[in-house]
Amino acid sequence: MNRSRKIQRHARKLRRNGLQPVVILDRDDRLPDVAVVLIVRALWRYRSELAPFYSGFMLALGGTVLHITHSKWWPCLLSVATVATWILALFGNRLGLVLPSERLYAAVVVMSGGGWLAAVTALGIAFSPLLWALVGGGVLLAIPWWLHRRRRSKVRVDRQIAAWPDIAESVGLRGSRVQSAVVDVWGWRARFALARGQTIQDVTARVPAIESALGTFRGAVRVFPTRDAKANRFELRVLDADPHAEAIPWPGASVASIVEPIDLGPFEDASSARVLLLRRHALIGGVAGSGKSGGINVLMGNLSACRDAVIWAIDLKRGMELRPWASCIDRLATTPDQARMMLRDAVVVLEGRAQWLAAQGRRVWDPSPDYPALVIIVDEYAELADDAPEAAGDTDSIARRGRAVAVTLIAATQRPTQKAMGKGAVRSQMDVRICFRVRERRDVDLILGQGMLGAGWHAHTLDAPGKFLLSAPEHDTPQRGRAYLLTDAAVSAAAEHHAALRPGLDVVSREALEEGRSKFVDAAVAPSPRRALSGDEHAETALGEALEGAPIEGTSVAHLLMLTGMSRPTLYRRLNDLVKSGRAVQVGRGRYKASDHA
Ligand SMILES: Nc1ncnc2c1ncn2[C@@H]1O[C@H](COP(=O)(O)OP(=O)(O)OP(=O)(O)O)[C@@H](O)[C@H]1O
Repeated sequence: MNRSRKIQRHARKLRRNGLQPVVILDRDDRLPDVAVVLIVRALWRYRSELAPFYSGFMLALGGTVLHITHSKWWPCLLSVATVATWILALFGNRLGLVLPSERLYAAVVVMSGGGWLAAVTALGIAFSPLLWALVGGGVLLAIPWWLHRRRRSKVRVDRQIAAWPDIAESVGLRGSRVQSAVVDVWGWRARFALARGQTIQDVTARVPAIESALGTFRGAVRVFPTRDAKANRFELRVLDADPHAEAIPWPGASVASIVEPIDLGPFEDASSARVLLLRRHALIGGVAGSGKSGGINVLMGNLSACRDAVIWAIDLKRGMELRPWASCIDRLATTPDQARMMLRDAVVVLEGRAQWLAAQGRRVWDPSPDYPALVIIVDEYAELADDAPEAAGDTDSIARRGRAVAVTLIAATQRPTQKAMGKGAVRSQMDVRICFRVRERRDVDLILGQGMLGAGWHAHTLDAPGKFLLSAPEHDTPQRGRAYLLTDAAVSAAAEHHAALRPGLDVVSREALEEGRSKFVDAAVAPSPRRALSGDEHAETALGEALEGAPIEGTSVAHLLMLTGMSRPTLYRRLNDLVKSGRAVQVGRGRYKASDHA
């Protein structure tokens, strides 16, 4: 009983190593002969390397048998070999022979093997020099096989995967198993099934142990959920070499319109990290020197190529980062005052657009060269919050209400703490998060959102400037990307090239700004009713005054909102009441003034 259990255990171990157990029992039913097991094990383990010898042996055996039994078959064998050669040469890519050299090699091997088999079938193996031809030709043809990089990688992967049960046991993932594996340009990836109760978080926590067990370099293993999002599956990616080891030059703009997703740089699997910015706000975070400004350059290179996006930018580092793009930027603020005014104007634009849309019976602003989106880029957002804290209300408004009217806010900062982001909801409104390297693990959650560190978004392990993690509605797995690098020369060339494409603000936004400015001048002469207001009564008075002072074509709802500080529903309700009671009239869509007898 004890002995049979031992044998079973031994057989299990062999299977775990990808071997079929060969059990040789002597008359006394003793344990398997170790030498034979070792030889069989080696012949199986090195089957890929030994494949040329196995093939040569099979050819010799087959040829000898055929010569004795069917020596007249040789023309048939030759025809089959010729047809097979042509099929491999012409359609080999469908069989996984991707490179022409691989197809050529397969065709030569099949033709040589088939030709030799036909000759031996007709003449017999003793006919000179057939045996020498097999040995010489076999060795010659075996050399490319032994040297083939993809074959060697595949063998290595097969061995690692065969050893997975042992690895799983030693890293604490006992019961997990490999479902499929592929070798790719950078290494290999495999899909795994987890044992009952294990989660992807368990795997993520064991990444260093897996790296050690697989014998890879540190940082070579990545863990992702599978595409079907099953909780008991995961994908393991093992890199032989870091695909992001070198800086990747910017290939030029990937978009011509803001409605297209912008390519920030390649992920590790060589797919593009494309992200849409229309009707979204973006937060870019990372320590000093992690590549935030480089990331902004990639965005600028693309946004400046969009004929349907106007760019406003705030760079309180005296324009150091963004000034090279000045020819493509519609408005650049480099002082706190300019930034304050710009953000206030952005809110005016936003409200003007909202009102215009309402008047048109439309819900969203569809960008076009005549009616472009407005993108506001703020480099070092923390400085804005420090130097122009009064602008917080405006950034908040833009973040909350900018989407429908295509006003986008892109903020870059080292650590987006509540203090750095100003009070309000700006951070929580950021739909796209680009996280470069952070120093402290907890900063991952700060930039990417609560719980992201635990979910495997390890931005603290990014090890070179420009490497980033991208979180967006269409990017929900922690894939590492590397932003393209724009040299100074590339920035100048792109800025010069794109300057001619830049659209101006649309007529709706321009009118809203003009109107807003005249109100602002009025408000500067008389004390601002909005600032003086505190309660409902004051808001009511401000509304009355605003309607009284309205021009013939009426005052827009956007400005009434600004002047009264009322919420939109309250303002509409009050305007309705005033119109019904004859104290105000609606002059046009969304425009009101006091009635003449009021
Ligand atoms: N995508 C990239 N690929 C390769 N190198 C990069 C990349 N982005 C940035 N770098 C290198 O890293 C350096 C610092 O980058 P960058 O100025 O963008 O960092 P930062 O996060 O904006 O820093 P700071 O907060 O101090 O402005 C650059 O001078 C550049 O050499």
